[in-house]
Amino acid sequence: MLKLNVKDETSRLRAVVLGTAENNGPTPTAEEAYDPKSLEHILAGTYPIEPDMIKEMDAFARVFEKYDVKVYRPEVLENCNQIFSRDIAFVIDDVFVKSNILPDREKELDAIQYVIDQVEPSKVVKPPEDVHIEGGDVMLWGNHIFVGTYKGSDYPDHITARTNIQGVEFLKQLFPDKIVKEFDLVKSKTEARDNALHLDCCFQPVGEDKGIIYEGGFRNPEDYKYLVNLFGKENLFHITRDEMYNMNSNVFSIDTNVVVSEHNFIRLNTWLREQGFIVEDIPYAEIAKQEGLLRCSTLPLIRG
Ligand SMILES: NC(=O)NCCC[C@H](N)C(=O)O
Repeated sequence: MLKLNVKDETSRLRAVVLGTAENNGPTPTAEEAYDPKSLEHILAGTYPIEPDMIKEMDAFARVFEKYDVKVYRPEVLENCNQIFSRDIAFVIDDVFVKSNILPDREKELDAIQYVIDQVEPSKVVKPPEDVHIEGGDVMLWGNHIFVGTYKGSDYPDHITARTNIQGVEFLKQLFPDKIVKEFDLVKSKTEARDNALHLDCCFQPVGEDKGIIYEGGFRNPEDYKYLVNLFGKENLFHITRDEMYNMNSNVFSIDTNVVVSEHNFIRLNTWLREQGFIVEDIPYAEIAKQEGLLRCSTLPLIRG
């Protein structure tokens, strides 16, 4: 049996699901794209190719090996993009929540059933159908659960809006002792620079009291201020619109002092090192073209 334990974003990682780029399928058509950055690269003829993405994920796997983290990989489905394990499920404390993900991505969950089978069945939860929720929108911090959502009345028109208010309510009911704080995110189907696809595309805690944030990712200035009050402005590394587009907030913590980052994130990596972090920088710029990065590629099972 797998004894799940995830209480935050940064405690020492012991076990994780890491996605796979094997058998990713051909370049999608423009109609098949479900985020604006993939669409941009499909139209420009620069969509990433499988061997390049496999190399990047291998580099990530080697970092986990170095830190002796137990890694589970999804079973490889034919012609299926299985890179972004983060979104298909998430763990809070010892509860495994299966996401109600975009229908285009539903089958990705079947490929980790062998992992779910190792979890005590009473600890596996599937939200009701009207609840939309994806792991990239869910983050743990102290007694908080931070949840990215979209409150616009045009929610159904946005394929990039993945967690609805019912998703926020669902977490409040499931974890009544936690402070569930939702964040209304900016969404665009056509401009990746104005699209915070998930909360982890514009914000993420690092270490014990720090975070990376893009102010423009929040529709409501009060939501941004909430995080500034909680963390203190001096503890937040503010990224620009282009840095958010390049996914700078989507690094991944292996420990409170170890962050896996992209090797082109010069300004961020310098700041992290100045704060005393060990930065494991790896190439991940091809996968970044699909509007996801390192946090998006992982599903932590055990920390601490
Ligand atoms: N947590 C994340 O931000 N995941 C990235 C998912 C990217 C993928 N192209 C998607 O649109 O679902």
